[in-house]
Amino acid sequence: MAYTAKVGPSILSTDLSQLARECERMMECGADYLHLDVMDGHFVPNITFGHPMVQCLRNAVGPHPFFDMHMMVSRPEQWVTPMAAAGANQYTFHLEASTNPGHLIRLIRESGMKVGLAIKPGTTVEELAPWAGQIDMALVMTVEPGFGGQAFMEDMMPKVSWLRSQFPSLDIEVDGGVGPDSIHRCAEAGANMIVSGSALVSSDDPRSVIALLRDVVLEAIQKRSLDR
Ligand SMILES: O=C(CO)[C@H](O)[C@H](O)COP(=O)(O)O
Repeated sequence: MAYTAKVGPSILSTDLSQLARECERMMECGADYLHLDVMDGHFVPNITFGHPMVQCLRNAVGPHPFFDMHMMVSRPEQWVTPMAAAGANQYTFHLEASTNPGHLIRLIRESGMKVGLAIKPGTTVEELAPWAGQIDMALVMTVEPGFGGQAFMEDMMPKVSWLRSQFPSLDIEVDGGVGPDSIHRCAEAGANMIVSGSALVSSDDPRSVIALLRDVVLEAIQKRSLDR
C-alpha cells in the first residue's frame, strides 16, 4: 500500500488577515500539508485569493510546507503556470470546470506540480475513473464547494469506497464537514488525505484534532492491509 494518512487544514476558516501566521500555526500543530482554497466567484459563489497571495505565503512560510491548491475556478488551465511559479506543489482542479482534462493534466505535470482531480457531490465517480491512472490524488467533495462550515455529506462515502477498491494506491482526499465526528466514516471508506476546516482550525486544541484525524486513518489503513 503506497499511501499513508495525511491531514491538511483548510485555510478557509482561518483569520485570513493573518494567513501566513495561521499556516505556520497549523504546521507547528502537526499538519502534513496545507489545503489552500482558491475561489473565483464564477465556479463557486465565493472569492478568496489567487497566485499573488500564494507567492506571498510561500515567501513567508519558506519552501517546506506542501501547498495543495484546491482550484474552485471556472478556467483552471489559466492559472497553472502562475501557480507553479508562485510555489504551489499540487494543482487540484475540478472535473466539472475542465473541457480537456487530459491536456490539463499534462500541463500541470510539465509545470512541475502534482495533479489532483476533484469532483463535486453531483458528479459520479465513474466520470473521474478514466483519469484516475494519470493523477496523483482524487478529491471527493463532501459538501458543495464554496463555503466552510457545512454539514458532512455521508452519502459521498460510496464514491470513496469504490475508488479505493479500484485504485488501491491512489491518494484519496475528502473535503467538507470533516472532523472528529465524521472521520471514522471517511477512514473506513478508504480516504487517506483529510482536509478539515472549521472543526480543526477553530478548535482550542488543533494539535490533538490533527493527531486524532491521522490516527483514525492510520488505523483503517492498517486494518485494510491485514484484511488483504
Ligand atoms: O473546499 C472547501 C469549501 O469549498 C473547504 O475546504 C471545506 O469546506 C473545508 O471547510 P469545513 O471543514 O469547515 O467544511
